[in-house]
Amino acid sequence: MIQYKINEIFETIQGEGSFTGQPSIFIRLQGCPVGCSWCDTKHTWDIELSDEVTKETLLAKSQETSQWATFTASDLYSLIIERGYKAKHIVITGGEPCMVDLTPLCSTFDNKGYSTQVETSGTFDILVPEACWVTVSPKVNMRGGYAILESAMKRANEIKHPIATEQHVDDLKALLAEHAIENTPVYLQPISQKSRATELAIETCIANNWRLSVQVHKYIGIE
Ligand SMILES: C[S@@+](CC[C@H](N)C(=O)[O-])C[C@H]1O[C@@H](n2cnc3c(N)ncnc32)[C@H](O)[C@@H]1O
Ligand SMILES: Nc1nc2[nH]cc(C(=O)O)c2c(=O)[nH]1
Ligand code: SF4
Ligand SMILES: [Mg+2]
Repeated sequence: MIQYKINEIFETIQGEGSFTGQPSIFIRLQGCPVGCSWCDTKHTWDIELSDEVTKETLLAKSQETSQWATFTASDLYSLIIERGYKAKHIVITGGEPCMVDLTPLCSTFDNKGYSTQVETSGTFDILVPEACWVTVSPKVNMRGGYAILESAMKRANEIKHPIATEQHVDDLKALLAEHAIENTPVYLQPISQKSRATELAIETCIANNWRLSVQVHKYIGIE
């Protein structure tokens, strides 16, 4: 049975991409080697053995930390029931969740009538059931040296690209052309709510008939 390394579990409103506005249960996995300089979850990058805590300690934490604890898929389902969460949509994020096989995790929730979504950089094989909604946020030239996989670009149900500069837009256009992506919905997400990034995203969305994703949760001050 896979022991997933979990950083946090919380219920909120999905603030990004096609499911924006959907009440969702977020399962955040620990660990990511990709190294995006502007990453808003840097506390999830390292898996330090000294940061492993008990399930109880993890569930009691009230701030962002690099602490993690292991849970099986059925532990996570039991927790969600115990906490009385009402959302029926599960978002698996991180960190980079696709460093591990997410099939048992998604299947556990599929079998209980939940929908599932994974947020991934597309730099690892995406091991999820067919029904899982896959959001690929392709990463180009990040510090960790990982590259986007062809299989990830093809599997994506949506492509959500963080941008702040024209270069980021050019990188995305090159990726879409290289992988012959034509019908997948494309979202531009301004990096860190910067006003120039937001203006650029708006004008680029209009020019290309792409969609805008503005990380709604940050504007309304929720998790
Ligand atoms: C924190 S990542 C975790 C999942 C996975 N590692 C990935 O990159 O898709 C979740 C989403 O937030 C985006 N993101 C991270 N930091 C951001 C920032 N400062 N501004 C806008 N989007 C950001 C990522 O590109 C990704 O779409
Ligand atoms: N509300 C909310 N929506 C989100 N969508 C993607 C998130 C992520 O960190 O992956 C995220 C998050 O952290 N909070
Ligand atoms: S791939 Fe995702 S979690 Fe990893 S550094 Fe980039 S944005 Fe952060
Ligand atoms: Mg986030």
